[in-house]
Amino acid sequence: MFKVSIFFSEDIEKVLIGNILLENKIFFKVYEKIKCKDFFFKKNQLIFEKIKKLLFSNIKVDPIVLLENINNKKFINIKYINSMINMAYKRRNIKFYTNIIKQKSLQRKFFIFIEKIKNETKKKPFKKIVNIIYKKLDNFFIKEVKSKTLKKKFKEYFNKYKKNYKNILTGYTKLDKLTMGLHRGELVIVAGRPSTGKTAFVINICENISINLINKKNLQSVIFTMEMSSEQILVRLLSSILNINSCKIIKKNIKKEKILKTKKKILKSKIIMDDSSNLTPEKLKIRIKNIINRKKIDVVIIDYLQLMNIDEYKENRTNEVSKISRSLKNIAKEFNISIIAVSQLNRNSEQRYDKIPILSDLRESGSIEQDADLIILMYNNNYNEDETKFIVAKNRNGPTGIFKLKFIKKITKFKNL
Ligand SMILES: Nc1ncnc2c1ncn2[C@@H]1O[C@H](COP(=O)(O)OP(=O)(O)OP(=O)(O)O)[C@@H](O)[C@H]1O
Repeated sequence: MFKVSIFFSEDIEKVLIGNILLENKIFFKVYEKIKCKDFFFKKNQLIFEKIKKLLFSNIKVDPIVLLENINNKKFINIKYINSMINMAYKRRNIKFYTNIIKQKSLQRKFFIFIEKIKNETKKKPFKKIVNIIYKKLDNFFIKEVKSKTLKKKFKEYFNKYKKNYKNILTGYTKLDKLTMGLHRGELVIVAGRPSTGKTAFVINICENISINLINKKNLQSVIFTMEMSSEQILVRLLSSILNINSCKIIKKNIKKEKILKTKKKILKSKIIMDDSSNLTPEKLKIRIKNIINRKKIDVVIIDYLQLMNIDEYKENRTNEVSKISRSLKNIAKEFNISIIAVSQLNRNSEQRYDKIPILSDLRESGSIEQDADLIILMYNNNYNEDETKFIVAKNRNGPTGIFKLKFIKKITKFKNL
């Protein structure tokens, strides 16, 4: 049996390298997953690195070729190399060995990381400690980028088809027709001037996908609401479900039996609300990760982007917003979720004769235009107060266009026309 300690296993490192020496093509299978620094023992790190250099120069590696290319033969001698071959003989559980080496490497890194944090935060106030941990944890979890062969990507794509893996319908038919629904891995921006109903629109989408079974089953959504409290969001949802003016609910002007009518729907709903302020991309990522550890997330809503910030950011606000929108896109890709972020527009559209918003009106926009996959600009129709126009101004994977929805203000609900 192999000897395995918490932080390393000399036997498993040796048996893996031994296998590579017996059959060079194993190296290319494991190289995607482990690098020379993942080995604990210096000798094994040096040997793995040497094998890599030789194989990348198209030189077949066996024990003799390896030894020839080792500079310090006192440190690594033929006896050591042969011991690897002897251990490897007839053992082929490569995936298992690779996983163990990677796991041990991550555990070592994590303990070093904890030690560093202990030293760095000794004399810092608690708030600073929390910020340092958020930042460092984010760096720690950065995934190694893996390149994929077309063959592998095709298999993944085909599996999605088999599982009937669908895009997420919002319930707004004209929008769904233009965009084919929300897509996982994508960032959607919903922008408009104040009080155009941006919050209402994203909450309505959330209600459709997580309460109203628009996609035949309720999908999981998470609302990060920095502008309104969770209670205010709940009131809007109740008002929409019951078709009762939200003011009446706030004033407690309706019978409690009416509220109880929503109980069944609410119990079956799949919405998580988070109304903490001072959200940074790092905090957002950790919060999403915490939820993903428990359940699959389909859509994340952020209300609104300009209320997010980056800790201790001293540069100008445009660069800060750019960094935030870039992070949101990365988070959507990394967790394979759809992110809808509400955004404010600057006053420019109001100075124009027709008041119709355009992409450059995105306030402090920075790189929002580049980072977003879909940008929806909202504005109120001056001639008909009950109608709101939506301009799909950017659609990375489909056509742009305009559609209208009916806005029933007292219940803050948009309806298909
Ligand atoms: N109970 C109600 N009766 C009538 N109108 C209402 C009621 N509740 C909200 N509204 C109106 O609905 C509109 C939509 O508000 P919402 O908060 O969704 O817009 P917003 O674009 O997100 O605003 P902001 O830019 O302030 O975040 C506002 O004009 C508001 O006055």
